[in-house]
Amino acid sequence: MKVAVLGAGAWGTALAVVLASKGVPVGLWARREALAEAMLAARENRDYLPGVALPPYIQPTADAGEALEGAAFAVVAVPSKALRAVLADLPAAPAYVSATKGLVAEGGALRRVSEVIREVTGARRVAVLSGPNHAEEVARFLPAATVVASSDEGFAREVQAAFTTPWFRVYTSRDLVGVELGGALKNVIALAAGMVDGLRLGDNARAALITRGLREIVRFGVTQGAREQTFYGLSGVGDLIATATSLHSRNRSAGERLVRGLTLEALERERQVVEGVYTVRALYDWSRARGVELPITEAVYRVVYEKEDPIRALSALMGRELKPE
Ligand SMILES: NC(=O)c1ccc[n+]([C@@H]2O[C@H](COP(=O)([O-])OP(=O)(O)OC[C@H]3O[C@@H](n4cnc5c(N)ncnc54)[C@H](O)[C@@H]3O)[C@@H](O)[C@H]2O)c1
Ligand SMILES: O=P(O)(O)OC[C@H](O)CO
Repeated sequence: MKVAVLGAGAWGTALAVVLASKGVPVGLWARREALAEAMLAARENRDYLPGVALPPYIQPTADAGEALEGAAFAVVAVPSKALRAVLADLPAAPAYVSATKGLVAEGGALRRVSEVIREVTGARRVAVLSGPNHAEEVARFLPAATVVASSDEGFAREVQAAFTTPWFRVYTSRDLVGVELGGALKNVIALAAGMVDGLRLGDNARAALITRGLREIVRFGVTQGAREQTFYGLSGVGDLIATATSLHSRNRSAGERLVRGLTLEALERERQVVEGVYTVRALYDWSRARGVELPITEAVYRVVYEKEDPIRALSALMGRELKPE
């Protein structure tokens, strides 16, 4: 069995390493010819995952047709903002696994990544792979667990079997919506946790924020048809903990740097994608249009997009009306 990985950023490359480490041939598609050539020459993705050797079973290429030829399924690991345009340009695969964590805002509607994949490609077999998984650790064979969700149980099991290794434990789930939203929304809470870190507000504050953040994720997720229980698993609270506390997390560290003077414009110019800054805007617009309260999302939005003083935005969270937990 061969697999195509679309997107040669840190996560696409790490997932390719997982598959190739067990002898699965992988076509790793990079948008830029120069990156594909550099990976071929150095057997390393120095731009996005330096220090990790690419096993021989990985075939880097900028030719999507070559990457997809003969693949049983394609793993989508491109940033959510580029998703629609990238997919529209590529040949279709028999099935898709989304590894992208984000939301796509289109004309006032919020779309999940798997919905966009389904719509653009017409594929019927679509799964989401999501969990507490930093590329830097997964690619170095440190133990990790994840979830593959699909409404097609047979496909979820196929993907589970493809990715499972002694150090990468894969669970299945039928709650695709819950698994996908957990991965997207935790980035917003991680931005907020980074702001707490940047302001040196302490461990108590971070723990309170993560916990109330989980509540906010559940509140939104249930309106979208997710099962509440899913958010208490690996793809929910598991990923929230990993992202909101890890030194690897780009979202957490972006929050920290934003309150210390980094501008949004400078952040957006950086090579690595910080999905939370797009997710927070999409969620904020959605919640305002529907009158749904998402207080942490609102605070993060105001700091990132309206340059509100972060102390003021976080104080507003402390000063909300008192109520039972
Ligand atoms: N890095 C991780 O540990 C990790 C883990 C799980 C999920 N994810 C998710 O995977 C997705 C990809 O993240 P990453 O960490 O691999 O990214 P990255 O920041 O390491 O690399 C970004 C990738 O996107 C490509 N890219 C940027 N703009 C593009 C465009 N306009 N069109 C096509 N491609 C474009 C770049 O060439 C590069 O391959 C994100 O949704 C992220 O949330 C990342
Ligand atoms: O580095 P981040 O913040 O994009 O997080 C990476 C993964 O989503 C963690 O599971």
